[in-house]
Amino acid sequence: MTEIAKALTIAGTDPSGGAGIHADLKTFQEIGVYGMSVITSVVSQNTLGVKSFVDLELDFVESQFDAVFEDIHPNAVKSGMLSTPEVMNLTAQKLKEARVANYVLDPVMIASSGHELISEEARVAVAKELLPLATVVTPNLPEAEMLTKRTIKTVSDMKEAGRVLVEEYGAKAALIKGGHYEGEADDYLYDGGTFEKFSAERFDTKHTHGSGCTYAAVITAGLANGKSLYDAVSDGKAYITAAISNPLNIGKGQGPTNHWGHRWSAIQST
Ligand SMILES: Nc1ncnc2c1ncn2[C@@H]1O[C@H](COP(=O)(O)OP(=O)(O)O)[C@@H](O)[C@H]1O
Ligand SMILES: Cc1ncc(COP(=O)(O)O)c(N)n1
Repeated sequence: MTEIAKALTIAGTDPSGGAGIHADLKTFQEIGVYGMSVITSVVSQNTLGVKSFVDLELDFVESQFDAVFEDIHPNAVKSGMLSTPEVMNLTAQKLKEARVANYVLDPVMIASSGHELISEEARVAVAKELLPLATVVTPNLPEAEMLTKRTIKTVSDMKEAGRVLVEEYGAKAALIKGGHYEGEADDYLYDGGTFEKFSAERFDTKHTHGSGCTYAAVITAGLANGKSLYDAVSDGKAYITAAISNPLNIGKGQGPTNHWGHRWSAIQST
């Protein structure tokens, strides 16, 4: 029998296939990790934005956790959209009970399109219940601002946000993403010791729907495969940069990430 690393994503859906659970499972599959999911919210959205969403009943979310954990132990877990404080508390409880070793917390609060996905009360629950469990937390700039209650205007503010998330909120590491910054698309990883910069050219494109989900999913898959956090983030940055630089012609708004971007040069005909 073949052994394979297993990764679980806890997130909301995207019927247009670019973000949330769909992005995560596509990424796990592309990397060769066995993907599983716990769905928290069913979201009506596409590349043009979020229309509405329905949070699944807590008991039903719990039942999904139990269905996974009583049967299969994931090597790494990622969470994305957890829209209620109750779901956050439940997630924290289940991660602790299952003794999950690698947990990537993507604190999804606002979609790239600017639509709010979670409430202020839920924000507090992320900080109290989930950050202390995180191997790495991966906020974009608006999320880092909301979580730390600080304004981020400079690289030094980005680094300070990373430091606060680790030293004051208890995450093991923080990756502050610079997609919403200016200039190069630079992200900063702080692990309590040093800052590492992951740099990429900024492409002039609107095709970034699901980029945060995909990036965190590559990191999760890397950790599931036993990579170091640094190597998993490096792989994630390479994957997402290639995905953004080779956009797919799909959708009328912010197009989805291109999961074949990283091997585009190998598969394109001429
Ligand atoms: N236009 C762009 N060109 C190159 N990289 C980008 C661009 N926009 C975002 N990125 C990168 O994509 C990743 C996701 O970043 P970000 O947009 O900040 O997160 P989110 O999707 O959660 O809002 C980061 O590595 C960021 O640097
Ligand atoms: C269910 C769900 N989860 C997350 C996002 C954020 O997507 P992005 O990666 O573009 O920030 C989204 N639009 N929908």
